Amino acid sequence: MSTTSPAPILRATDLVVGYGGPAVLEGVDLELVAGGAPVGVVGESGAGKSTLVQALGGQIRIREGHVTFEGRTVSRLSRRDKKRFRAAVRTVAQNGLDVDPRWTVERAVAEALKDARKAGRTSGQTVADLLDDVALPHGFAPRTVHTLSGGEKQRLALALALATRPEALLLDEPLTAVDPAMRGEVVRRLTEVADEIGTAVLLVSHDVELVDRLCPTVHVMAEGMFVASGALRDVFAEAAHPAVADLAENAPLAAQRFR
Ligand SMILES: Nc1ncnc2c1ncn2[C@@H]1O[C@H](COP(=O)(O)OP(=O)(O)OP(=O)(O)O)[C@@H](O)[C@H]1O
Repeated sequence: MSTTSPAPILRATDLVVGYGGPAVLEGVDLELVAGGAPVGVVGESGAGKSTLVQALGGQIRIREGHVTFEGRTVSRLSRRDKKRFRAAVRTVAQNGLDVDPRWTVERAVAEALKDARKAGRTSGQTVADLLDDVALPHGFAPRTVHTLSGGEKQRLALALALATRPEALLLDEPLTAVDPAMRGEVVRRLTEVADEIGTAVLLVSHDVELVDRLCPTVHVMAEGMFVASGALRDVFAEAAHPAVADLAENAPLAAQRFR
């Protein structure tokens, strides 16, 4: 009997992206599978990680190659399907909270749930459920958004992204302002939720420890390319590219574990 691996929900093929000048992504291939384990991307500043996230999320123009969602090319989706894509593939970036700062947390989450229902993605989730998903105590519900700390805002941004119960979650440094202990707790809950609803997760982070803990497969990016891919243990063991050596230097704990 043959076993077929599940079709990727989101796939980048030979992706080339530039901002007018030389390409900053040069032939990147990536697959995210619904219900699969989270995939990590690490690498030095300027390597092209955020550009990759934006390209996968359909937010920037692709020069060559393509991104497909459920097998269909994202740049060619009809306006209606693009709307469906936006509800199904959610991006959370470092400063990605996009709500009226005068709203309460409760209102922000309730509006996100309303938008999700409008997009035909009724999940039966309540405001309290979404706060639980990101380990935000219910006492935050009446707080005005502009009074939240940076880390609390980042957790709220994640909660809002989860309102549609997305097929894919693209996380670009989502918890930089959250302290390490709480970051672990948020990530634990988030992965439980992603697992439960079969959301494919891409995690871009400079926090190699976090990526290692969460992602069985990690891509190391340098100068717009994946220069090493696999379990972090194998990537560090081979250290075939100078970018991996730099990474090990900056994440000595993770690197030591695998020596
Ligand atoms: N809007 C833009 N216009 C022109 N160049 C850009 C733009 N955004 C990014 N770049 C350039 O593209 C390259 C890749 O940037 P990108 O933000 O994707 O890197 P990164 O790996 O996410 O970096 P960091 O870890 O610092 O966030 C960099 O050289 C950057 O200067």
